[in-house]
Amino acid sequence: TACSSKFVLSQMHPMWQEPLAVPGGDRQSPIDIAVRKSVFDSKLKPLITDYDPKTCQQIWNNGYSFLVEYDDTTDKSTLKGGPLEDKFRLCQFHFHWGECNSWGSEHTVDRKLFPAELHLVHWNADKYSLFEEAVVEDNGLAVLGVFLKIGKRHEGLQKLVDALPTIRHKGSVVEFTKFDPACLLPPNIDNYWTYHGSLTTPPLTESVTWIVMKQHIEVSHDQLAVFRSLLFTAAEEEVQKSMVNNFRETQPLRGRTVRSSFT
Ligand SMILES: COc1ccc(C[C@H]2SC(=S)NC2=O)c(OC)c1
Ligand SMILES: [Zn+2]
Repeated sequence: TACSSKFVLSQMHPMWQEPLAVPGGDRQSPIDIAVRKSVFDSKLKPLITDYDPKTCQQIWNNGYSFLVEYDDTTDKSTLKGGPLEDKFRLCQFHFHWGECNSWGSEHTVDRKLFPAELHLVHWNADKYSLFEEAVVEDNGLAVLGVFLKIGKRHEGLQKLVDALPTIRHKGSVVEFTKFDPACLLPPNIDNYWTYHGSLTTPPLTESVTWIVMKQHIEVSHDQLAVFRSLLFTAAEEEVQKSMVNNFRETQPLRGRTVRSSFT
């Protein structure tokens, strides 16, 4: 099948028709992280995550991915440090994945594709009072990216995997509580790359400080297969379409520098 050979990228069919150019789009995401061109910055601090599982509220299928949403009306689940000057509140996390294990991530590392990528989305609560306000500002969002590889079963992920069959169709929502997103982070979160970019789906707003982990996490083949059992389509639609390949292609760097927190 197309999945057997790693180089059949021409078979890929991105999930939505790309706008040819984004107005003034010179900091679009995702990008390829060329490791040897990244610049070590000794002023980058350790990342500080402080997540409260009690703020976990629901899991739902929005027709692009599935999102786990958190109560971001208080400072209970926050991210600070690293390249960030302010305190950011966790609002949701979601994933991007392929139709097979040969591709699926949004960012690439020296052109290496991973089977999936986790995005933990935070907004700048020191400067703005709502996500909707922050999403249009240069320093409004901070997204933690974590690559997934196929390997041993991820015990913490299983609670989420077990909920997916209940949100198969676009628009379905179920209650989802007491999930600690910290369990999805790799052991060492102090090794990361960071750069200024954008949302990776429309409206593609250039408001994201990206923090991409060097260390990946492992999930089992069967766990990722359940992601692919989700559908892009709503229950009432005639033709059901599998939710796969929900990633954007890498975008031009346009002179940006990717900094690394490690040598
Ligand atoms: C209007 O606000 C939006 C729109 C879309 C997304 C999801 C995109 S952006 C990303 S990172 N990965 C994705 O799939 C948002 O996420 C913060 C926020
Ligand atoms: Zn994303």
